[in-house]
Amino acid sequence: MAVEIFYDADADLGIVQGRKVAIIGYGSQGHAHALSLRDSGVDVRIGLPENSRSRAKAEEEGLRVLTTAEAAAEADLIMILAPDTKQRQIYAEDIAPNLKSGDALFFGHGFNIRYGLIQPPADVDVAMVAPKGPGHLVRRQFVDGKGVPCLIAVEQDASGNAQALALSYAAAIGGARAGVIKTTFKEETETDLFGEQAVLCGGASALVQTGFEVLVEAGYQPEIAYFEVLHELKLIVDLMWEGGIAGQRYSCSDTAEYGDLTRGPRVIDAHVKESMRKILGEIQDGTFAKEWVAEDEAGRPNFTKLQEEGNAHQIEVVGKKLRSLMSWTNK
Ligand SMILES: NC(=O)C1=CN([C@@H]2O[C@H](COP(=O)(O)OP(=O)(O)OC[C@H]3O[C@@H](n4cnc5c(N)ncnc54)[C@H](OP(=O)(O)O)[C@@H]3O)[C@@H](O)[C@H]2O)C=CC1
Ligand SMILES: CC[C@](O)(C(C)=O)C(=O)O
Repeated sequence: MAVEIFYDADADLGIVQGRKVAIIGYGSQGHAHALSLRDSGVDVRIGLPENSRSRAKAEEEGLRVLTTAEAAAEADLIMILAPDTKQRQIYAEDIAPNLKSGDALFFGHGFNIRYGLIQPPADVDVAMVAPKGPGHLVRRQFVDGKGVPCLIAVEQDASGNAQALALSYAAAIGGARAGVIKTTFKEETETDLFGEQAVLCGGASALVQTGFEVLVEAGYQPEIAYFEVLHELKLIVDLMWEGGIAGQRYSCSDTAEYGDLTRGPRVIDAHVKESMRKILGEIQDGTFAKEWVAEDEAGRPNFTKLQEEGNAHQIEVVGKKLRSLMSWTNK
Protein backbone atom coordinates (compact mmCIF):
# COMPACT_ATOMS: atom_id res chain seq x y z
CA MET A 1 0.00 0.00 0.00
CA ALA A 2 1.63 3.30 -1.12
CA VAL A 3 1.50 5.83 1.69
CA GLU A 4 -1.11 8.59 1.43
CA ILE A 5 -0.59 11.48 3.87
CA PHE A 6 -3.06 14.33 4.23
CA TYR A 7 -2.71 17.78 5.81
CA ASP A 8 -5.09 20.61 6.73
CA ALA A 9 -5.13 21.87 3.13
CA ASP A 10 -6.51 18.48 1.98
CA ALA A 11 -9.35 18.42 4.53
CA ASP A 12 -12.76 20.10 4.38
CA LEU A 13 -13.70 20.98 7.97
CA GLY A 14 -17.18 21.89 6.75
CA ILE A 15 -18.07 18.21 6.31
CA VAL A 16 -17.86 17.31 10.01
CA GLN A 17 -19.24 20.74 10.96
CA GLY A 18 -22.40 19.67 9.14
CA ARG A 19 -22.87 16.54 11.28
CA LYS A 20 -24.35 15.86 14.70
CA VAL A 21 -21.57 14.04 16.54
CA ALA A 22 -21.96 11.74 19.57
CA ILE A 23 -18.80 10.91 21.50
CA ILE A 24 -19.40 7.69 23.43
CA GLY A 25 -17.08 7.73 26.46
CA TYR A 26 -15.30 10.69 28.03
CA GLY A 27 -11.93 9.28 29.09
CA SER A 28 -8.47 9.85 27.68
CA GLN A 29 -9.52 10.00 24.01
CA GLY A 30 -13.18 10.96 24.53
CA HIS A 31 -12.49 14.24 26.31
CA ALA A 32 -9.82 15.20 23.75
CA HIS A 33 -12.04 14.54 20.74
CA ALA A 34 -15.11 16.19 22.27
CA LEU A 35 -13.38 19.40 23.37
CA SER A 36 -11.35 19.83 20.18
CA LEU A 37 -14.34 19.09 17.93
CA ARG A 38 -16.32 21.72 19.84
CA ASP A 39 -13.46 24.22 19.49
CA SER A 40 -13.53 23.45 15.75
CA GLY A 41 -17.20 24.43 15.51
CA VAL A 42 -18.69 20.92 15.55
CA ASP A 43 -22.04 20.08 17.21
CA VAL A 44 -21.05 17.58 19.94
CA ARG A 45 -22.91 15.63 22.60
CA ILE A 46 -21.51 12.99 24.98
CA GLY A 47 -22.98 9.54 25.57
CA LEU A 48 -22.35 7.98 29.01
CA PRO A 49 -24.21 5.64 31.38
CA GLU A 50 -26.28 7.35 34.09
CA ASN A 51 -23.81 6.19 36.78
CA SER A 52 -20.60 7.03 34.88
CA ARG A 53 -17.76 8.63 36.84
CA SER A 54 -16.96 10.70 33.73
CA ARG A 55 -20.28 12.56 33.67
CA ALA A 56 -19.22 15.31 36.08
CA LYS A 57 -16.04 16.06 34.10
CA ALA A 58 -17.93 16.46 30.82
CA GLU A 59 -20.62 18.59 32.44
CA GLU A 60 -17.98 20.82 34.09
CA GLU A 61 -16.75 21.60 30.56
CA GLY A 62 -20.25 22.67 29.60
CA LEU A 63 -20.82 19.69 27.31
CA ARG A 64 -24.28 18.20 26.89
CA VAL A 65 -24.28 14.71 28.42
CA LEU A 66 -26.95 12.17 27.46
CA THR A 67 -27.23 8.44 27.95
CA THR A 68 -25.37 6.42 25.34
CA ALA A 69 -28.64 5.39 23.67
CA GLU A 70 -29.99 8.97 23.61
CA ALA A 71 -26.72 10.32 22.18
CA ALA A 72 -26.65 7.61 19.49
CA ALA A 73 -30.27 8.29 18.55
CA GLU A 74 -29.74 12.05 18.25
CA ALA A 75 -26.45 11.92 16.32
CA ASP A 76 -25.62 11.02 12.74
CA LEU A 77 -21.92 10.43 13.49
CA ILE A 78 -21.21 8.17 16.47
CA MET A 79 -17.61 7.91 17.65
CA ILE A 80 -17.07 5.02 20.10
CA LEU A 81 -14.37 5.94 22.63
CA ALA A 82 -15.29 3.56 25.45
CA PRO A 83 -12.89 0.75 26.52
CA ASP A 84 -12.34 -1.79 23.72
CA THR A 85 -13.64 -4.70 25.83
CA LYS A 86 -16.92 -2.85 26.58
CA GLN A 87 -17.66 -1.72 23.02
CA ARG A 88 -19.37 -4.91 21.83
CA GLN A 89 -22.02 -4.70 24.57
CA ILE A 90 -22.42 -0.92 24.23
CA TYR A 91 -22.93 -1.36 20.50
CA ALA A 92 -25.47 -4.19 20.87
CA GLU A 93 -27.52 -2.57 23.64
CA ASP A 94 -27.33 1.16 23.02
CA ILE A 95 -26.06 1.92 19.54
CA ALA A 96 -27.38 -0.71 17.11
CA PRO A 97 -31.06 -0.12 18.08
CA ASN A 98 -30.55 3.61 17.39
CA LEU A 99 -28.54 3.45 14.16
CA LYS A 100 -30.22 5.06 11.17
CA SER A 101 -29.47 4.45 7.52
CA GLY A 102 -26.83 7.01 6.46
CA ASP A 103 -25.27 7.33 9.93
CA ALA A 104 -21.51 7.07 10.36
CA LEU A 105 -20.03 4.75 12.99
CA PHE A 106 -16.50 5.81 13.97
CA PHE A 107 -13.80 4.13 16.07
CA GLY A 108 -10.57 5.41 17.67
CA HIS A 109 -8.99 1.93 17.37
CA GLY A 110 -9.89 -0.97 15.10
CA PHE A 111 -10.02 -3.80 17.68
CA ASN A 112 -13.76 -4.58 17.59
CA ILE A 113 -14.05 -4.47 13.80
CA ARG A 114 -10.77 -6.28 13.12
CA TYR A 115 -11.72 -9.19 15.39
CA GLY A 116 -15.37 -9.31 14.27
CA LEU A 117 -16.82 -8.34 17.67
CA ILE A 118 -19.00 -5.64 16.11
CA GLN A 119 -20.71 -6.17 12.76
CA PRO A 120 -22.50 -3.00 11.65
CA PRO A 121 -25.30 -3.01 9.05
CA ALA A 122 -24.43 -2.31 5.40
CA ASP A 123 -26.18 1.08 5.18
CA VAL A 124 -23.86 3.00 7.56
CA ASP A 125 -20.34 4.32 7.02
CA VAL A 126 -17.77 2.56 9.22
CA ALA A 127 -14.54 4.48 9.64
CA MET A 128 -11.69 5.10 12.03
CA VAL A 129 -9.81 8.16 13.25
CA ALA A 130 -6.99 6.90 15.47
CA PRO A 131 -4.64 9.48 16.97
CA LYS A 132 -1.12 8.11 17.38
CA GLY A 133 -0.76 9.38 20.94
CA PRO A 134 -2.37 9.43 24.38
CA GLY A 135 -5.61 11.39 24.55
CA HIS A 136 -4.37 13.93 27.08
CA LEU A 137 -1.57 14.89 24.68
CA VAL A 138 -3.99 14.93 21.73
CA ARG A 139 -5.87 17.67 23.57
CA ARG A 140 -2.77 19.48 24.89
CA GLN A 141 -1.21 19.62 21.40
CA PHE A 142 -4.47 20.88 19.88
CA VAL A 143 -4.67 23.70 22.45
CA ASP A 144 -1.02 24.57 21.77
CA GLY A 145 -1.80 24.96 18.06
CA LYS A 146 -0.09 21.67 17.18
CA GLY A 147 -1.49 18.18 16.60
CA VAL A 148 -0.90 14.48 17.10
CA PRO A 149 -0.69 12.50 13.82
CA CYS A 150 -3.78 10.40 13.09
CA LEU A 151 -4.55 7.30 11.07
CA ILE A 152 -7.81 7.10 9.13
CA ALA A 153 -9.42 4.01 7.64
CA VAL A 154 -12.70 3.16 5.97
CA GLU A 155 -14.17 -0.30 6.53
CA GLN A 156 -17.52 0.42 4.91
CA ASP A 157 -18.30 3.31 2.55
CA ALA A 158 -22.09 3.37 2.39
CA SER A 159 -22.27 7.09 1.60
CA GLY A 160 -19.38 7.18 -0.87
CA ASN A 161 -18.00 10.02 1.29
CA ALA A 162 -16.63 8.16 4.32
CA GLN A 163 -12.97 8.98 3.75
CA ALA A 164 -13.61 12.73 3.34
CA LEU A 165 -15.68 12.61 6.55
CA ALA A 166 -12.93 10.80 8.46
CA LEU A 167 -10.31 13.27 7.20
CA SER A 168 -12.54 16.20 8.15
CA TYR A 169 -12.97 14.75 11.67
CA ALA A 170 -9.20 14.13 11.98
CA ALA A 171 -8.54 17.75 10.99
CA ALA A 172 -11.06 18.98 13.58
CA ILE A 173 -9.07 17.31 16.40
CA GLY A 174 -5.75 18.69 15.11
CA GLY A 175 -4.44 15.56 13.39
CA ALA A 176 -4.04 17.15 9.95
CA ARG A 177 -1.69 19.78 11.38
CA ALA A 178 0.81 16.92 11.89
CA GLY A 179 -0.23 14.46 9.15
CA VAL A 180 -3.06 11.98 8.61
CA ILE A 181 -2.15 8.63 7.07
CA LYS A 182 -4.63 6.37 5.31
CA THR A 183 -4.62 2.78 6.54
CA THR A 184 -6.95 -0.18 7.07
CA PHE A 185 -8.62 -1.41 10.27
CA LYS A 186 -6.39 -4.50 10.05
CA GLU A 187 -3.11 -2.58 9.74
CA GLU A 188 -3.98 -0.06 12.47
CA THR A 189 -5.13 -2.72 14.94
CA GLU A 190 -2.19 -5.04 14.44
CA THR A 191 0.53 -2.34 14.44
CA ASP A 192 -1.06 -0.49 17.39
CA LEU A 193 -1.28 -3.63 19.53
CA PHE A 194 2.26 -4.60 18.57
CA GLY A 195 3.62 -1.13 19.35
CA GLU A 196 2.01 -0.92 22.78
CA GLN A 197 2.94 -4.49 23.75
CA ALA A 198 6.45 -4.87 22.38
CA VAL A 199 7.86 -1.34 22.41
CA LEU A 200 5.95 1.65 23.78
CA CYS A 201 4.32 0.27 26.93
CA GLY A 202 5.32 -3.36 27.48
CA GLY A 203 8.84 -3.31 26.05
CA ALA A 204 9.80 0.10 27.46
CA SER A 205 8.36 -0.58 30.94
CA ALA A 206 10.06 -3.98 31.19
CA LEU A 207 13.36 -2.52 29.95
CA VAL A 208 13.26 0.27 32.56
CA GLN A 209 12.18 -2.01 35.44
CA THR A 210 14.83 -4.59 34.59
CA GLY A 211 17.58 -1.98 34.30
CA PHE A 212 16.53 -0.52 37.68
CA GLU A 213 16.56 -3.99 39.29
CA VAL A 214 20.04 -4.80 37.92
CA LEU A 215 21.49 -1.60 39.40
CA VAL A 216 19.74 -1.88 42.79
CA GLU A 217 20.53 -5.60 43.17
CA ALA A 218 24.17 -4.73 42.48
CA GLY A 219 24.10 -2.38 45.50
CA TYR A 220 23.65 1.04 43.87
CA GLN A 221 21.32 3.63 45.41
CA PRO A 222 17.71 3.25 44.14
CA GLU A 223 17.45 7.04 43.67
CA ILE A 224 20.45 7.06 41.33
CA ALA A 225 19.07 4.02 39.49
CA TYR A 226 15.73 5.86 39.06
CA PHE A 227 17.32 9.00 37.62
CA GLU A 228 19.55 6.90 35.36
CA VAL A 229 17.05 4.52 33.78
CA LEU A 230 13.68 6.27 34.04
CA HIS A 231 13.99 10.04 34.43
CA GLU A 232 16.75 10.42 31.85
CA LEU A 233 14.96 8.14 29.42
CA LYS A 234 12.44 10.90 28.71
CA LEU A 235 15.23 13.31 27.86
CA ILE A 236 16.80 10.75 25.51
CA VAL A 237 13.44 9.95 23.89
CA ASP A 238 12.79 13.69 23.42
CA LEU A 239 16.02 13.83 21.40
CA MET A 240 14.93 10.81 19.33
CA TRP A 241 11.55 12.43 18.76
CA GLU A 242 13.21 15.64 17.57
CA GLY A 243 16.01 14.21 15.44
CA GLY A 244 15.69 10.44 15.22
CA ILE A 245 18.12 7.98 16.77
CA ALA A 246 20.93 9.82 14.96
CA GLY A 247 19.85 13.04 16.74
CA GLN A 248 20.03 11.32 20.11
CA ARG A 249 23.52 10.03 19.32
CA TYR A 250 24.63 13.52 18.22
CA SER A 251 23.75 15.01 21.61
CA CYS A 252 25.23 12.21 23.72
CA SER A 253 28.93 11.68 24.38
CA ASP A 254 30.99 9.47 22.08
CA THR A 255 31.50 7.18 25.08
CA ALA A 256 27.72 6.77 25.31
CA GLU A 257 27.46 6.34 21.55
CA TYR A 258 30.11 3.60 21.47
CA GLY A 259 28.34 1.80 24.35
CA ASP A 260 25.00 2.25 22.55
CA LEU A 261 26.30 0.82 19.27
CA THR A 262 28.15 -2.14 20.80
CA ARG A 263 26.01 -3.01 23.88
CA GLY A 264 22.49 -2.10 22.70
CA PRO A 265 22.29 -5.09 20.33
CA ARG A 266 23.44 -7.36 23.20
CA VAL A 267 20.39 -6.28 25.25
CA ILE A 268 17.91 -6.36 22.39
CA ASP A 269 19.33 -9.50 20.81
CA ALA A 270 18.00 -12.13 18.38
CA HIS A 271 15.95 -13.74 21.19
CA VAL A 272 14.16 -10.45 21.83
CA LYS A 273 13.43 -10.08 18.12
CA GLU A 274 12.10 -13.64 18.05
CA SER A 275 9.85 -12.87 21.07
CA MET A 276 8.59 -9.75 19.29
CA ARG A 277 7.75 -11.85 16.21
CA LYS A 278 5.85 -14.30 18.42
CA ILE A 279 3.91 -11.47 20.03
CA LEU A 280 3.05 -10.13 16.57
CA GLY A 281 1.89 -13.61 15.54
CA GLU A 282 -0.49 -13.79 18.53
CA ILE A 283 -1.95 -10.43 17.49
CA GLN A 284 -2.33 -11.48 13.85
CA ASP A 285 -3.98 -14.84 14.57
CA GLY A 286 -6.36 -13.40 17.20
CA THR A 287 -4.85 -15.22 20.21
CA PHE A 288 -4.23 -11.97 22.12
CA ALA A 289 -7.72 -10.58 21.39
CA LYS A 290 -9.36 -13.81 22.53
CA GLU A 291 -7.26 -13.86 25.72
CA TRP A 292 -8.00 -10.20 26.55
CA VAL A 293 -11.75 -10.49 25.95
CA ALA A 294 -11.88 -13.66 28.13
CA GLU A 295 -9.80 -11.96 30.87
CA ASP A 296 -12.22 -9.02 30.90
CA GLU A 297 -15.27 -11.30 30.99
CA ALA A 298 -13.76 -13.16 33.98
CA GLY A 299 -13.47 -9.90 35.93
CA ARG A 300 -9.79 -9.23 35.04
CA PRO A 301 -8.14 -11.37 37.80
CA ASN A 302 -4.73 -11.63 36.15
CA PHE A 303 -4.78 -8.01 34.95
CA THR A 304 -5.55 -6.76 38.48
CA LYS A 305 -2.87 -8.93 40.09
CA LEU A 306 -0.17 -7.80 37.64
CA GLN A 307 -1.30 -4.17 37.92
CA GLU A 308 -1.00 -4.32 41.73
CA GLU A 309 2.43 -5.92 41.53
CA GLY A 310 3.60 -3.23 39.07
CA ASN A 311 2.29 -0.41 41.27
CA ALA A 312 4.10 -1.83 44.32
CA HIS A 313 7.49 -2.12 42.54
CA GLN A 314 10.32 -0.22 44.26
CA ILE A 315 10.80 2.01 41.20
CA GLU A 316 7.29 3.44 41.75
CA VAL A 317 7.96 4.20 45.43
CA VAL A 318 11.31 5.87 44.75
CA GLY A 319 9.96 7.71 41.71
CA LYS A 320 6.97 9.11 43.57
CA LYS A 321 9.25 10.55 46.25
CA LEU A 322 11.77 12.03 43.79
CA ARG A 323 9.13 13.55 41.52
CA SER A 324 7.42 15.20 44.50
CA LEU A 325 10.73 16.90 45.43
CA MET A 326 11.23 18.49 42.02
CA SER A 327 10.79 22.23 42.40
CA TRP A 328 8.47 22.61 39.40
CA THR A 329 6.01 19.88 40.31
CA ASN A 330 2.59 20.76 41.65
CA LYS A 331 2.75 19.49 45.23
N1 LIG B 1 -5.89 6.05 25.68
C1 LIG B 1 -5.46 6.50 24.50
O1 LIG B 1 -4.78 7.51 24.42
C2 LIG B 1 -5.82 5.81 23.22
C3 LIG B 1 -6.99 5.09 23.12
N2 LIG B 1 -7.43 4.65 21.91
C4 LIG B 1 -8.71 3.97 21.81
O2 LIG B 1 -9.73 4.88 22.24
C5 LIG B 1 -10.79 4.15 22.86
C6 LIG B 1 -11.04 4.70 24.25
O3 LIG B 1 -9.89 4.43 25.05
P1 LIG B 1 -9.51 5.39 26.29
O4 LIG B 1 -9.75 6.81 25.93
O5 LIG B 1 -8.17 4.96 26.73
O6 LIG B 1 -10.59 4.93 27.36
P2 LIG B 1 -10.72 5.41 28.89
O7 LIG B 1 -10.68 4.18 29.72
O8 LIG B 1 -9.78 6.51 29.19
O9 LIG B 1 -12.20 6.02 28.94
C7 LIG B 1 -13.31 5.24 28.66
C8 LIG B 1 -14.56 6.07 28.79
O10 LIG B 1 -15.68 5.26 28.43
C9 LIG B 1 -16.65 5.37 29.45
N3 LIG B 1 -17.52 4.21 29.46
C10 LIG B 1 -17.39 3.05 30.16
N4 LIG B 1 -18.44 2.26 29.93
C11 LIG B 1 -19.26 2.93 29.06
C12 LIG B 1 -20.52 2.66 28.49
N5 LIG B 1 -21.16 1.52 28.75
N6 LIG B 1 -21.08 3.58 27.65
C13 LIG B 1 -20.42 4.74 27.39
N7 LIG B 1 -19.23 5.06 27.93
C14 LIG B 1 -18.67 4.17 28.76
C15 LIG B 1 -15.83 5.56 30.71
O11 LIG B 1 -16.64 6.09 31.74
P3 LIG B 1 -16.33 5.83 33.32
O12 LIG B 1 -15.55 7.03 33.76
O13 LIG B 1 -17.66 5.76 33.96
O14 LIG B 1 -15.55 4.55 33.42
C16 LIG B 1 -14.82 6.57 30.21
O15 LIG B 1 -15.36 7.85 30.15
C17 LIG B 1 -10.36 2.68 22.81
O16 LIG B 1 -10.88 2.13 21.63
C18 LIG B 1 -8.84 2.76 22.72
O17 LIG B 1 -8.23 1.64 22.15
C19 LIG B 1 -6.75 4.91 20.75
C20 LIG B 1 -5.57 5.62 20.79
C21 LIG B 1 -4.97 6.02 22.04
C1 LIG C 1 0.68 3.43 23.26
C2 LIG C 1 -0.66 3.17 23.83
C3 LIG C 1 -1.84 3.50 22.91
O1 LIG C 1 -1.80 2.64 21.79
C4 LIG C 1 -1.71 4.93 22.44
C5 LIG C 1 -1.69 6.02 23.41
O2 LIG C 1 -1.61 5.17 21.26
C6 LIG C 1 -3.14 3.25 23.66
O3 LIG C 1 -3.96 2.48 23.18
O4 LIG C 1 -3.36 3.85 24.73
